[in-house]
Parts: sequence; C-alpha cells; structure tokens
Amino acid sequence: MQASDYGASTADQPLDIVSLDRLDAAVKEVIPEAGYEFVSGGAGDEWTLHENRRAFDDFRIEPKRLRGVSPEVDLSIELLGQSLPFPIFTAPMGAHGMVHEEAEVATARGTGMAGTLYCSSGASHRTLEEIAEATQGPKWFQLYWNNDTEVTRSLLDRAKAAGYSAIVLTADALGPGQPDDFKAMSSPFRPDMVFGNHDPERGGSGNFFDQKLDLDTNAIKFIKDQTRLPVIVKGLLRADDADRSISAGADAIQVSNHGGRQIDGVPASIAALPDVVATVNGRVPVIMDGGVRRGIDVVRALAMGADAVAVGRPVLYGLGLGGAQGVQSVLEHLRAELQSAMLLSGAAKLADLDPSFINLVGASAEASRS
Ligand SMILES: Cc1cc2nc3c(=O)[nH]c(=O)nc-3n(C[C@H](O)[C@H](O)[C@H](O)COP(=O)(O)O)c2cc1C
Ligand SMILES: O=C(O)C(=O)c1ccccc1
Repeated sequence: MQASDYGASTADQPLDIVSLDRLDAAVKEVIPEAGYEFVSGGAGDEWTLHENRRAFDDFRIEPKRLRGVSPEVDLSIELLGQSLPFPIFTAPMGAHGMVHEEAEVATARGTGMAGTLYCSSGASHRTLEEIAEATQGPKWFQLYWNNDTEVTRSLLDRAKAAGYSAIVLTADALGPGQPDDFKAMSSPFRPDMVFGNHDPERGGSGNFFDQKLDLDTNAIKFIKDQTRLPVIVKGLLRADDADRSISAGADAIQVSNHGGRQIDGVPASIAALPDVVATVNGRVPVIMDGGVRRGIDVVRALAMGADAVAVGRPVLYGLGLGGAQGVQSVLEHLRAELQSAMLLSGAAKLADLDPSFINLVGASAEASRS
C-alpha cells in the first residue's frame, strides 16, 4: 500500500511567520485532530503547560542603552564539541507521523537545513538510522532507558554507529503522562507506521515508560562505557538532582518538565533554571526547554545561565504546515527574533548575557524570597 492511499500531508513550503504562537491555530486547520491533540496537549489540568509560558513574564528584560551594539551579533556556540550557528535546537519529540507522513525524516532534514542540532527521540516513528541520514547537521540521540539492558545496549550501539554525537537520557518520564495509549499510536497518514526502533520480538523499546532509573544502577556510566559519548540528563527541575547527576558523570543538564506532559503542578522550566544554574556553577553546560516561543525568551534563558534552549511544539507545527521547509522556517524565525532581541537589549554577544539583564517580579520573585 502506498502512503498516498491514506491521504497526504502538506507539501514542503517555507512559512511566512509572524510569531510562533500563531502557528498553533493555523496547524489545527490542516492536520488530523488526533495529531493536533497529541502534540498540543499537556498532563492533568495543563497548569504546568501554561505556566511554562506565563513564567517568562516574571523575568523582565532590563535593556542596556548607549553601548555601541551593532546588528551583526555573533550567535554561534560550542556545545559538547558541536558548533551550532545559534543556541536553539529541536527538542526530542516522539511520533512525528502524527503530523506528517515523512515523520522525523522531514523534521531532521528541516532542522539540518536551518543548520542546527536535531535531537532524535527514542520514540520516533522512523528508525534512528533513517533519521540520522536525513540531516547534515549535528545530531543527538534521546534514550528511553529500557529495563532490559540488552535493548538499551543495542539502541546505544546503533546510535553510535549512525553518527549521533551525544546521548540524552530522559529522566522525567517514568509512567504514561499524556496520552496513555502510546503503544497503539500509529500515524494517521500511514497506519502502517509505528515506532521505528521498536523490536516486537523483545517487546522492549515500545515500553517507553517502563524505566527504572537511578544513579546506583549507574545508567549514566552504562551509557558512557557503552558509547564513549557525552551524556545529557534531561528532565530535571531540582538543583540536588543536577548535582547528583554531575557526580554520576553527566556532561550536561537539561532543565525541563517535558513540556508539561508528565506531572502537572511542577514549576515552569524557566522558574526552575536559576537554582540549577547556581548549583551546577559552570561545571557542565545547562540547557533548558519548555515554552520557548520568542527571541526574548531565549535572551531571558541565556541571561539566567542557560547555554542553549530546545524548542518542541512549534517545530512540529512547522512540520505540519510546511514539512521540512516549515521546520526550517520555524527555527530561522526564532534565530532572527533572537538576533533582534539581543540588539534591542544591548547585548553585543551571547557571553554578555548575564543576570544583570533580568529583573525578577511576580510569582517567581515571591517564590525566591520565601
Ligand atoms: C509531541 C511531543 C512529544 C514528545 N516526546 C518526547 C520524547 O520522546 N522524549 C523526550 O525526552 N521528550 C519528549 N517531549 C518533550 C520535549 O522534548 C520538550 O521537553 C518539550 O516539548 C519542550 O516544551 P515546548 O513544547 O513548550 O517547547 C515531547 C514533547 C512533545 C510536544
Ligand atoms: O509525548 C511525549 O511527551 C513522549 O515523550 C512520547 C513518548 C512515547 C511516544 C510518543 C511520545
């Protein structure tokens, strides 16, 4: 059966983007409802989902004037041995076939066209090898740890062989958050397309949330011994967990609440960032994700100590609206907004961004006083 028998998704096309927030309403009109609900939704009452956006407002930018800043801001960074043209990359997300018939292959291609890093989800619809081939840019592999270590070992060997340069260990998804029917999830465009790395013989890698993770059984060390690649621990909100992860060998920390999709009622990522940054104290890079939609959000996250940010849902909205080119448009739009936000804040280079650009008000200020 051909993919077209099921109806095709949107053709590749660049998007004329005014603001990433507006993509939500546009994509709702063009992708199947199940796909839109899957991507846009959050856990529980979606309090954390909304808080991820709202909390940015607690961190006001205090712009610096009369500093001779020119528009040619250098946005490039080095992150765990990779150079990125700007400090923004595609967050690991599963099941892109819910949005586009080419699924992660198109997302990875579009991310590569924008020149930045693609983080490939362990719950992708396409195989990690197909995805790796689709992008010329840097790439990391996100692992859902499997209690059957042979399943984990085989995924790590494949990721290394396919050229992924780091492993992201997701620590915050230990049970189904939202929705809970992941095992049955196939693409509405191609019902034959299920999770690409899933090995039905072992039943293993389909049980994404059946992971028992602790530092005593040494997941981080296991990954490093197996791959000799750097490990990013993703999904931390607490400073003590960041500290424990670094002691166990983590090479970077990704502050995240999984886009408000795991446990509701936890703080926004941007609100959790300062404590983690203070404890990490420059030992390893800190990445954050959750609610990044504007160049000013990136300025705030970097001023508060993040080295880079990852973006989730808007990338999939770009995929739904314009395939690989839509993804490219989303990432390039955010890069352009960052460039302008740097100029208008009075920051000549990324290294200039520090907490002196931020004035803390509102709920987050109250929390930090108590
Ligand atoms: C549809 C979808 C699927 C996701 N799948 C994964 C996943 O497989 N692994 C993972 O570590 N995080 C996953 N996430 C979380 C993202 O990596 C990221 O933390 C979050 O989307 C960032 O928030 P934002 O969407 O507000 O930018 C997923 C998020 C979405 C929206
Ligand atoms: O939806 C998610 O947040 C997620 O992590 C996931 C996990 C397994 C399959 C698809 C998505």
